[in-house]
Order: sequence, then structure tokens, then C-alpha cells
Amino acid sequence: QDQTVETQVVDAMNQVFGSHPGIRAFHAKGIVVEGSFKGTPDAVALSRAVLFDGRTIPVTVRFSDSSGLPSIPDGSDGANPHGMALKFHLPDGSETDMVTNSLKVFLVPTAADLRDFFLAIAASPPEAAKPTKLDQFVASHPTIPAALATIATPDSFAHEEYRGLNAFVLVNKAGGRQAVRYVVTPEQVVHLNAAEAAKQPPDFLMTELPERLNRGPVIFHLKAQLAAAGDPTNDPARPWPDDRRVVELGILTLDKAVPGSTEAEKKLLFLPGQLTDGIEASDDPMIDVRDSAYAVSFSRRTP
Ligand code: HEM
Repeated sequence: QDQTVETQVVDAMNQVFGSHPGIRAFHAKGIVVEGSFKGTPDAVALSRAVLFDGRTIPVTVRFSDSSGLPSIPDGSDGANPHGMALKFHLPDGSETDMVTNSLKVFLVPTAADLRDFFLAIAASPPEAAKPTKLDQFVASHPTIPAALATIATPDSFAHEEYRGLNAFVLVNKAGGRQAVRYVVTPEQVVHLNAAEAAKQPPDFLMTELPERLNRGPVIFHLKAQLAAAGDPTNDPARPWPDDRRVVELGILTLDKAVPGSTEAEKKLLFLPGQLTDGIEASDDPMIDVRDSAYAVSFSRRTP
């Protein structure tokens, strides 16, 4: 095979979900909202990024269901994990992004493993003989059931916690470097049980958020879990110990649904590796592959 892993992984997603013109290969169904971000003094101590310096930074956010199916029911298992992609509009006109989801730990260590996971799903239709390719793949990759055990359907996009999973490095004015994982924490987490989730109308998350924003803003806290020496920064499937220090980097206030979200989301491309001075990628090679795969998907969905 002479194709790059980023093309292979998008091809594998298209095999599982089909390709739908104008639609993302994954996290196909979503909704775009707007608001602002304000950094904390604790964030300034960790990073010299303009993002954190305390001024008010406009932000565009897309919440999404997992899956490459544009009409996946929001309450179905396949819609988990839900996504939250953030695009910060910096004063100099540049952008920096964070692309997070509701898993507490990622499914697999590498992009090649993710490709093979989708290929195993594609090779395991309902009529496939047991154990299926997927059964075998999951049995030999224990990080997958461990990750899937961390997710549930929220009653609102506003009531879920989202994580960056891949590690990034914050660099401060003195050149001090700290590896972190982002956590975007809501005011409260509210999860439905499986029976309640299955009973929800198919678009309940997409319709609820604009209604909620009409009543008032939605607040999230952007936090960073700080790595200690020896914590793995190149494997998003390995959690860091729960007692690692967590620092509040800033407050996110979402206050506006975007009219014409379906058109707006087509033009948006969120890239986990679109960074700004003071924020760097870690040694996790998945970040670069994600950037390339999102660009492949963007070029396929853009006429
Ligand atoms: C090797 C690992 C991964 C690959 C290859 C991959 C691939 C993709 C692709 C192709 C898309 C569609 C992009 C577009 O058309 O704009 C996408 C979207 C997305 N992915 Fe990933 N992904 C990976 C890991 C992750 C991780 C670790 C997270 C969360 C921490 C994540 C969260 C999301 C979200 C939230 C979206 C929707 C972005 C939006 O709203 O535009 N992905 N992914």
C-alpha cells in the first residue's frame, strides 16, 4: 500500500459509513454556536499564548455526534462519543483550535490502530460469522472496551465534559515547558441511562442547544491536566493518574446559536494541530496524522 495512513483512515471511515457529499467523514452531524473565552492568571503562568492573556477572545464551537452518518439519532450508542471542536479567533486575525470529545481516554494508541479498528468494523456486517473481525480486534485491543466504558449520552451538549486526549505542551514567557491534556468541564454533567437515551427524539441534542442559548449563556471551564515526569505524552489511550494537578485555563461563555449552522459547518475546518506561539504539539505522532486526515476529509467534502 502506497497510500498515507491519513488517507487510509478516511477511506476506512467511508467504508463503514458511506461517503455523503458535503459531509464530514466522521462527526458528520453537528451544530455550530458562538461565544467568547477569557484566560486566567494561572494560564499566563503556564503559557505565553495571547489566547490566555486575559482579554476576551471570540470563539466558534461545533458540537457533534460521533459517526459518519449524517442522520444518526443523537441518543444512539453510535453517536457516542460526542465532540466539541473550538476555534479561537486571535487578535492578529489568526486562529487556534482545540478538538475534543467525551471519551476519558482514547480507544487506541495510534492512527494505524484506528484505521484497523474501522476496517474491522467494515469487515463485520450483522451477518458475519462469529467471532467477527471486530470481536477479534476488540479482544486483542483492551484499550477499546476500557475507553468505551467511559462514555454515555448526555441530556444536553451543555451537560457533558470533553477532553483533548492528545497531549500538548504549554510554553511560558521564561521558556518553561509543561505537557498538558485539555479538559472542557461544564457546570454540571448529566448523563441519561441507555433506556432514556434510546427514547429521545432523533435530533434532541441539536434542537436543545439553541433553545437553551435563547434562555441564557452556557458556561464551560477550560482546564489543563498537568503531566508529571514520566507520564506518557505520546499515547492518548493511556490515562494519567487522577491525582495530577488540574489548572483552570479560562472560562468559555457560549451565548449564540449560529443561524444556518448547516451551511456554516461546511466552511469550518478544525485542526488539533492549528496552534499559536505558547502552545506546541507534544511528541504524540497522532496529532500530525489527525491534521492530515481532517484535511483529507475537508477536501472530499468541499466541492
Ligand atoms: C488518529 C486519530 C484520529 C483520526 C484519524 C480522526 C479523524 C477524523 C476525521 C477525518 C474527521 C472529520 C474532519 C472534517 O471533515 O473536518 C474527524 C472529526 C472529528 N474528530 Fe477526529 N480523528 C482522530 C482522533 C480524534 C480524537 C483523539 C478526538 C478527540 C479528542 C477527535 C475528535 C473529533 C471531533 C470533535 C471531530 C469533529 C470536528 C468538527 O466538528 O469539525 N478525533 N476526525
